[in-house]
Amino acid sequence: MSQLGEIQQAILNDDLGAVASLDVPETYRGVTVHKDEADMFEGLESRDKDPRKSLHVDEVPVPELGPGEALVAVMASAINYNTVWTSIFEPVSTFKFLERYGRLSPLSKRHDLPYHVVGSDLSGVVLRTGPGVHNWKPGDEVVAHCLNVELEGPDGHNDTMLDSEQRIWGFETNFGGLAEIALVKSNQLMPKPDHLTWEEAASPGLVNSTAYRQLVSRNGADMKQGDVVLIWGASGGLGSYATQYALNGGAIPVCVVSSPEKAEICRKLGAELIIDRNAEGYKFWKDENNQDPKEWQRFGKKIRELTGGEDPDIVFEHPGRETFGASVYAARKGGTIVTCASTSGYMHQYDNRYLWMNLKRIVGSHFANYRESWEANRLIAKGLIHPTLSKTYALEDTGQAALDVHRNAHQGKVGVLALAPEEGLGVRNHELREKHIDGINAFRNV
Ligand SMILES: C/C=C/C(=O)SCCNC(=O)CCNC(=O)[C@H](O)C(C)(C)COP(=O)(O)OP(=O)(O)OC[C@H]1O[C@@H](n2cnc3c(N)ncnc32)[C@H](O)[C@@H]1OP(=O)(O)O
Ligand SMILES: NC(=O)C1=CN([C@@H]2O[C@H](COP(=O)(O)OP(=O)(O)OC[C@H]3O[C@@H](n4cnc5c(N)ncnc54)[C@H](OP(=O)(O)O)[C@@H]3O)[C@@H](O)[C@H]2O)C=CC1
Repeated sequence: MSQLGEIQQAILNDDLGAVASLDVPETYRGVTVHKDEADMFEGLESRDKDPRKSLHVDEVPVPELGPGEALVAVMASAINYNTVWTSIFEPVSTFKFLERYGRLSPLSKRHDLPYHVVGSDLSGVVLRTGPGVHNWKPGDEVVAHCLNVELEGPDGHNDTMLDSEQRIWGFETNFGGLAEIALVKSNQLMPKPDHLTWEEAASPGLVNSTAYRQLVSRNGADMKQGDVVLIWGASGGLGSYATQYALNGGAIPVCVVSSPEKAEICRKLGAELIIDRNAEGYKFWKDENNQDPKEWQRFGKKIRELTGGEDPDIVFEHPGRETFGASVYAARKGGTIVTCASTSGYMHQYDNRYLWMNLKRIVGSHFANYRESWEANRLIAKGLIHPTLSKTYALEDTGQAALDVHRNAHQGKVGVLALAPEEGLGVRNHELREKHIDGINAFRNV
């Protein structure tokens, strides 16, 4: 049996104590993009760039373990939109990030390679820890959040997201989670929620932490009971957690989706106010350069119809160019538009009169610090927020999984199995699972 096979068997046999004494292999399989293919889609429209062509599964060397780091045997991972961006080499090739990181220190130089192992989520088992790691040991069952910081300067010491060397693991660093082995900083590790399978546990991480900071944290919109929260893409990756946070926190979500099936998912989560943007046929842009304020108003009227005349205290933004003008218009006087992305285009246009005259605020939010990620993971572990996994692919089919997300053909989160040979493994706390089984399965088979 191969060395990785022995590690896999020990984990599957619950013989976690053996992991420390098993040899770490010299190579592993990881999902990569190749530097010499960064121009492969030149001239194509974004929608025609196919991740199945750019994402490969390669046998690559296990990186050397540095101080404060851990090697993790990855049981499962998940697709995030940042892997879609990497796979279509937009808005910039991620090799630029690896080159820049590589210039920082001899240790970071390891990341600057002609291939990029991608992926920003994992569940798995710690294989080895580097010097200076005391909180984690081989055999620990973990998930990893994706904040990679150096913290050598002062900027990040109030909020680690503000570190001058802040990066997203598996996007701006190498050795990501869509692989059999991953390299993380040990301060990315968190306990695996014990009532979840490997693939369920791997799926919330990035989007759950992001939605938590963006909506709940004082660093984001600081949502409170009774707030009306307009959530774009309410059944998607970020939105499926934002909807849960709004409901959990006593707020009133207004969920925007694009199909009756997605509307049904939001209803299942407990949301009552739902807008099907497709059925309503909103056209916020008249042409390439001009928006249509009448359409913003028609959208705002629909929100008022649903809420009994109230405008959103918070708009949870990420579609970007296509929706941002409408989001700024629809927010209530004094309201907050909190944005973490620009999926449909990053050059936004909005009517600033509605912002300043109505004292609204635009807040930028990006991932989450360790504390926020830990709090978001704790809510998962307690069964207060549930994973939103809809479908799982094998590592070899990651390209197809990323294509599903690129085409918006998915629901909630799409999982990827790494060393877990099948779905359904890794549950420790069956009692807690049974209690929440409907919530855990809410996105399955829809
Ligand atoms: C958790 C999951 C998250 C997501 O999914 S997010 C979605 C995916 N992510 C993205 O799409 C973002 C991808 N990233 C980018 O597109 C780029 O990453 C940025 C546009 C964010 C940054 O661009 P760049 O060129 O990498 O860096 P610069 O900070 O603009 O620095 C370039 C040069 O410009 C100088 N500079 C920066 N700010 C100023 C300023 N205010 N005044 C003067 N100069 C400035 C710098 O120092 C540097 O200079 P020097 O090249 O010499 O080092
Ligand atoms: N800065 C950060 O820390 C993070 C940023 N991101 C970014 O956020 C974005 C969304 O990520 P994620 O939620 O995981 O992606 P998903 O694709 O899972 O979900 C996004 C949802 O947005 C909706 N949507 C897509 N395009 C439009 C549009 N043009 N107008 C209105 N709604 C639209 C869709 O829902 P429907 O069709 O039902 O309306 C879709 O389900 C990505 O760009 C990603 O890179 C993600 C995580 C962290």
